[in-house]
Amino acid sequence: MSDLFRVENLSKSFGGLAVSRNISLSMPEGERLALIGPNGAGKTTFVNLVTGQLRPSAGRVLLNGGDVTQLGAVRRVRKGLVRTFQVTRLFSDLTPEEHVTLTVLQREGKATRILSRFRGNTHVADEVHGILGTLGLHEVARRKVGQIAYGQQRLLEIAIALALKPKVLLLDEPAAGVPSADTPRIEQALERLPPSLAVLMIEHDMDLVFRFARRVVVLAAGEVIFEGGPSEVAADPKVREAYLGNYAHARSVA
Ligand SMILES: Nc1ncnc2c1ncn2[C@@H]1O[C@H](COP(=O)(O)OP(=O)(O)OP(=O)(O)O)[C@@H](O)[C@H]1O
Repeated sequence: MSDLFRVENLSKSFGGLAVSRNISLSMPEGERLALIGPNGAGKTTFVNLVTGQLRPSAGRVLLNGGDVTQLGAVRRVRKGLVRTFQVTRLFSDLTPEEHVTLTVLQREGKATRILSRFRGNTHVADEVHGILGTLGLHEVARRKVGQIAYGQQRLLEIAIALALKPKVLLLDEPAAGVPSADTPRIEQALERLPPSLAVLMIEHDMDLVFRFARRVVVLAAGEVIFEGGPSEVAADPKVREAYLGNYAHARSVA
């Protein structure tokens, strides 16, 4: 059986600077993969290449065995390759319910009609409430985004991504900027993501990474330097040297 998602020898250079070097990885349905590495390792560039925000210098991106490397970002989303961003992109005057409803309507080609006309549409409303429930946003569904906690705004970004019906979801630092007291909420919401969804998460919070991921890929200077299970990665000397040294030390003295 072919992988749901596959990247083959992906490379990207900006002028003389090679930012992604020959990266290959694959994800089956239901994968929980974390992509980690030091600042500037090329993690966000990798997501940009995969989702079509950037064109690679070489290599291929395959979804369900089909080559999507030449497709733009919007067409990749329609095929099920969806991402969130490191920094939230929300409308502070709209509610979570309105954000997710608009996304569902846009996906169905109905976004040009007025939002309120669809409030009574049970099929849209059921889907919206199901998504908001998955992310633990039910209680704030009708509050303006500007008035909800930042952690909830980050979860709303994931809710919007889910409304696009992804097969592969790329999360760019879902816990970035979230107070540590609120990270358990992010973790619990990630645990409730649909089991068949393949999720690739970039994250610097190693506790979250090690609890979420079944597989970890480590990037350094644009290259994959290690791939394995969380405990193997944490024990690898190359990875400790390139990235995890401080984390491993902190854990051993804690
Ligand atoms: N458009 C661009 N033009 C030139 N260099 C770029 C461009 N985008 C990224 N880079 C460089 O590519 C390298 C990788 O950046 P990238 O943002 O992908 O790293 P990252 O691993 O996501 O870092 P962080 O963890 O800090 O978010 C950096 O050296 C960055 O300066």
